[in-house]
Amino acid sequence: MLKVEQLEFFYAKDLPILKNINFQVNRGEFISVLGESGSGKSTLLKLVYGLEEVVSGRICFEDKLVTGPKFNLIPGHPDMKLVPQEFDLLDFVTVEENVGKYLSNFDIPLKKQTIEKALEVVNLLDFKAQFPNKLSGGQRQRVAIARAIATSPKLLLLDEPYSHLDQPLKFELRKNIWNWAKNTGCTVFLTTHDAKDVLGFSNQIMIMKNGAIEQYDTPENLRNNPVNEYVASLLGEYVVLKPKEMKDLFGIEISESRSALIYPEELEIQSSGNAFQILQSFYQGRDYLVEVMRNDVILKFYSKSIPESNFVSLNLNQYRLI
Ligand SMILES: Nc1ncnc2c1ncn2[C@@H]1O[C@H](COP(=O)(O)OP(=O)(O)OP(=O)(O)O)[C@@H](O)[C@H]1O
Repeated sequence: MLKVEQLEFFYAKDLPILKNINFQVNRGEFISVLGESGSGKSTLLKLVYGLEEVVSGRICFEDKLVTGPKFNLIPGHPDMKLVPQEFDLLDFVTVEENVGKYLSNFDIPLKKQTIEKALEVVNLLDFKAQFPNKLSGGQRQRVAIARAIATSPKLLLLDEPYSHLDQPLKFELRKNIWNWAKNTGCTVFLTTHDAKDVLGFSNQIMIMKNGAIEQYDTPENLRNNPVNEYVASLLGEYVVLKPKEMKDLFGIEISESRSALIYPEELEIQSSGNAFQILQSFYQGRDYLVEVMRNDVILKFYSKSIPESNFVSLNLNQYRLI
């Protein structure tokens, strides 16, 4: 449905912003773009929507070239909707009217029903008669998402859609948008900084750094086989051990040119053996994240309770080389 080939982009000639971007999105897929601030996520979304002019390469949507503002009177592709980080709501008409802004008045009952369904997805049905200037930042963000959803776009582009939301709302909205996309078959392309937004709620994850794609894969493949430490660092807790550290701590030999990446769940307490000193424990809800040290190397593992002694022995069940 969406094909991006050899895409290059800059705002100022000597400062490349996107470099050799190649990827493809299938119809109905939910894609999350994760990357550090300034890596080019929002710029990529704007180019896909047609808000910026491609410098070189091409973007095709449903086998047709996406053209930029030079070629279109109304900015943005008609079959897509982009919810940017700054949402331009009309403050002196109601939430309901805002959400219905792009809907036809031909069938008013259908329009009302569409608006209500969209407000239900973002959990704002009770606010339909409110004016946006009386709403919080998070509520305004949800109105903007509902307005985009209501138009049933073929491709929905969301730029950090959960940035203004508290944790419970964020969790609910993530689930609702995921289910809405599954039920309607809408393709979704969203940007975020938060690993929790992506692992359970994406078909594919795109990791970006310095304007390039570091890795593009399913959540499982990405976490099991990150191509480098940067990718792993965006997805949660981990440690990296050098060959000598692997040998000293676990007696495992690995190639001198590689390192071992270990997630906390891959270490478990065993009754005897190597002794790691416990440094700190962090309560996580379901368990504790425990930091331990030996030979100046810090490791992390999960434990149901804080270990009682000052030292523990650990078994390494799994690791991958990076
Ligand atoms: N209109 C603009 N003119 C010039 N440079 C820009 C413009 N918009 C963005 N940039 C630059 O392009 C680079 C990528 O910005 P972009 O907003 O795409 O990154 P991002 O990954 O979405 O960041 P964030 O996560 O902070 O939103 C940054 O270096 C930014 O300073």
